[in-house]
Amino acid sequence: MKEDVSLERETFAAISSPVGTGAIGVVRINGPESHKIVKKLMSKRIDDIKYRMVYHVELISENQIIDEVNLVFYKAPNSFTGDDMVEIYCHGGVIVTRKVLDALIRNGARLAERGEFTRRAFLNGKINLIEAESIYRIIEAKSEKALKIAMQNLKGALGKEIEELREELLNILAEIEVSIDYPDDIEIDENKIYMKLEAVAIKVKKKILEGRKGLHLSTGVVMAIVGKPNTGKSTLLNRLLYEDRAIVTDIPGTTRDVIKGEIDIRGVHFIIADTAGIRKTEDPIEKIGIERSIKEIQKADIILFVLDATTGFTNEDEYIYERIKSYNYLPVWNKIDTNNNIKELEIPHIEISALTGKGIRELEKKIVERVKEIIESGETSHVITYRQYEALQRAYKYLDNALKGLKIGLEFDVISIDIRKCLEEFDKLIGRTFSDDLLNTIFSNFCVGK
Ligand SMILES: Nc1nc2c(c(=O)[nH]1)N(C=O)[C@@H](CNc1ccc(C(=O)N[C@@H](CCC(=O)O)C(=O)O)cc1)CN2
Ligand SMILES: Nc1nc2c(ncn2[C@@H]2O[C@H](COP(=O)(O)OP(=O)(O)OP(=O)(O)O)[C@@H](O)[C@H]2O)c(=O)[nH]1
Ligand SMILES: [K+]
Ligand SMILES: [Mg+2]
Repeated sequence: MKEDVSLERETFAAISSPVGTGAIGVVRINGPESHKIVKKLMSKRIDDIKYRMVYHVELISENQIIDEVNLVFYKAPNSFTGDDMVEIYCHGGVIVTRKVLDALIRNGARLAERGEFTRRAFLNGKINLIEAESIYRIIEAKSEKALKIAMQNLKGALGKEIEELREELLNILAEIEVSIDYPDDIEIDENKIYMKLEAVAIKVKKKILEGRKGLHLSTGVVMAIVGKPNTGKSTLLNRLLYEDRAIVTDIPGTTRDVIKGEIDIRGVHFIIADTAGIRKTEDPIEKIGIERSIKEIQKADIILFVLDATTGFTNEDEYIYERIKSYNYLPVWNKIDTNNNIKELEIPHIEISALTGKGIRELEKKIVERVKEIIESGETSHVITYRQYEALQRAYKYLDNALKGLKIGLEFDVISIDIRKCLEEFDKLIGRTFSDDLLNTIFSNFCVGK
């Protein structure tokens, strides 16, 4: 008998269909023992299994029929994961799928980790890291556009572009190194090197600029609701979400933490953050809340600057205005049902009553117009995760360093250090090099069974 230590088991299984009742459920088992385990449970004995063929059988465990199923055997390396694998299509439903999974576990499999099937596909070289991330984005896609970008990445769009840039850099590096190794024989044209390097830098910069848009499309547009206490920010959040999400009271300083909600407005997906009213305060909790509000301002793609028509534009508003005016903000005068103490700012404002709903449709229209300027301008990027975005930013920083170094006449061996660092970022981006930590972070977002 093999010892029953789950962690040592290489073969893992999971329910791959959503939890809940459904017409058909999918249970997958992956690894060296997967075929043996499933064969043990099959009502028919089939000696020479044909791979990727559908078998219709009953699964039997401890003399009990678990379910009537279809199943498919995959032989390594010809499977999604690249390992031996079996897919079982059983009846949908919480109990049936769990019983099938139970039978697999009792016969030698262990439970899969989150994203472990996709992780195996990556480790077996079936897909690169960008493709793995795109699978997650495909499942999570909240709009047709987001789906389209993720799908292009699954087909290798960003990965190919990065591979090309990598080749260009390797060529430049090779030229430089020959001149370092044979300084007397090789005459190097510094100008030419500069131009080639600059061409790569320009392409990376372009990817970064387009990348923000890709992120908007795939994760949503971040909108922060900001203002002094009691202007009606939380009332507005609840109104925009059609939901009683945040606590509303007439006490200034009610909202302490950032409260988030997601909703589609006219086809654009928004992540809306209601924040603590900003003012000078001695209350330590409120202080932390206000620090968080200021962080949200920096992260936001658009800021709703909520002003109170009953108080007019006060010193407290001026204080906030100074902090947000360099960002993409929209002045929103609230409480116009009671008063009309309104001041014009540099940017046209909008007038609403979060309480009665007056002006909300116009506000939504304005918000979407404003963000469409961002998300519909220029090319669509293939950057779909912050990890990718940040790797590109670091890569650019090294290229920029190298270019600056060339300009001031630094030695080539110094320049080549930056170029190598940039190459490392490219390698990490596509997963040519990776750490367990990185894989854990990426795949922990996945669901079990993916
Ligand atoms: N039933 C089922 N449907 C699914 C998946 C799956 O794993 N199982 N997928 C999971 O994400 C997606 C499709 N992706 C897949 C990717 C590769 C292979 C596969 O078997 N690849 C083999 C054979 C390739 C071929 O002959 O074309 C291979 O790469 O060797 C299957 C599905 C969506 N639909
Ligand atoms: N008349 C009127 N009252 C409003 C309107 N919007 C909000 N209020 C009232 O203003 C008070 C404060 O509303 P909140 O939504 O809690 O304001 P807030 O900006 O989130 O406040 P803090 O979280 O404390 O900063 C509550 O009594 C609301 O009912 C409005 O459009 N008209
Ligand atoms: K309040
Ligand atoms: Mg509030």
